[in-house]
Amino acid sequence: MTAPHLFVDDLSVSIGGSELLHGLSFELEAGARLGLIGGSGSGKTLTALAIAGLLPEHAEVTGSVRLRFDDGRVQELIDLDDRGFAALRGDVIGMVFQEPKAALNPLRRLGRQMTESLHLHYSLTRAERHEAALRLAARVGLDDPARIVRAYPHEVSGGQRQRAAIAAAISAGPGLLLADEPTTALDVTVQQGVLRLFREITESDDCSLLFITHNLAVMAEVADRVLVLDAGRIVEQGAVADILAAPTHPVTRALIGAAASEAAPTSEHSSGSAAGPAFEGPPAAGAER
Ligand SMILES: Nc1ncnc2c1ncn2[C@@H]1O[C@H](COP(=O)(O)OP(=O)(O)OP(=O)(O)O)[C@@H](O)[C@H]1O
Repeated sequence: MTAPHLFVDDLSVSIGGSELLHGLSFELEAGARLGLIGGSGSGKTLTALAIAGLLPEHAEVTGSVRLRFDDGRVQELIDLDDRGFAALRGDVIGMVFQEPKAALNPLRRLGRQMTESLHLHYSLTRAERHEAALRLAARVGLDDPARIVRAYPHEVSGGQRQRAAIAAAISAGPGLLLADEPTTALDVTVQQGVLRLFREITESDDCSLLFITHNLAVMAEVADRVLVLDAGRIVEQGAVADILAAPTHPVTRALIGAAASEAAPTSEHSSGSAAGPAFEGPPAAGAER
């Protein structure tokens, strides 16, 4: 699958009678990396869930979410039913969440889980599936693929679990990857490696990325463009470098101010932000367990 162009037009979502997303419009060009940033409760996750067709059943959605493929075909996602979305998930849209433990089944070996959607779409033999699991494990930078594919989630580290979850998301070669705070639960050195992996995947696999984070330093490393959300509205959008250099909206300024003060420890004993210095470029990569 090559990367589709995503168009979101006037997307609104209401749950239980309250409108939570208010007419969002934005585009994610084929192969681009868009960061979605905002404070807690600003609507980041709901936006991704709306695109992936994973909102609660009683949610009311209006507006349009379209994918345009490189052959010119356009698919509207808002009218799709569960079966329609199931067909898209895996080979068109892949998803990675904050907590790999929640995404992975504790009772299944990682190799099997990494190849689930590949198998669903291409019906592999047992041997093909094993080969694919080894290839995917190596692809996402997991050392000792032969051990990892046989391991259960609790037998590997948090960073390895997230890499396995990423392998599962990309196994069938989706053109659009949605990642919701995928590094938030990881410690800082592991976080760097996983962010690098996201960049590599989008560069080498012809894949667009929508990356949700509340952390500006993380966003600056992974995204080219950014949308700033506040209370279910887009308050600012543009190239990451421009927004960081000259934020125009008070919410963006507040996010930047908060990141800067988190990144500046007030005493030598302060541990500082989990993300490291906010805008001083990628911190040095550390060894990952
Ligand atoms: N299933 C739901 N039912 C009712 N309200 C919901 C539901 N899911 C989310 N909300 C509300 O919608 C708003 C946006 O939530 P969302 O999870 O998208 O925020 P977020 O920006 O991802 O926040 P966080 O960074 O804390 O994860 C919040 O006010 C939240 O309480």
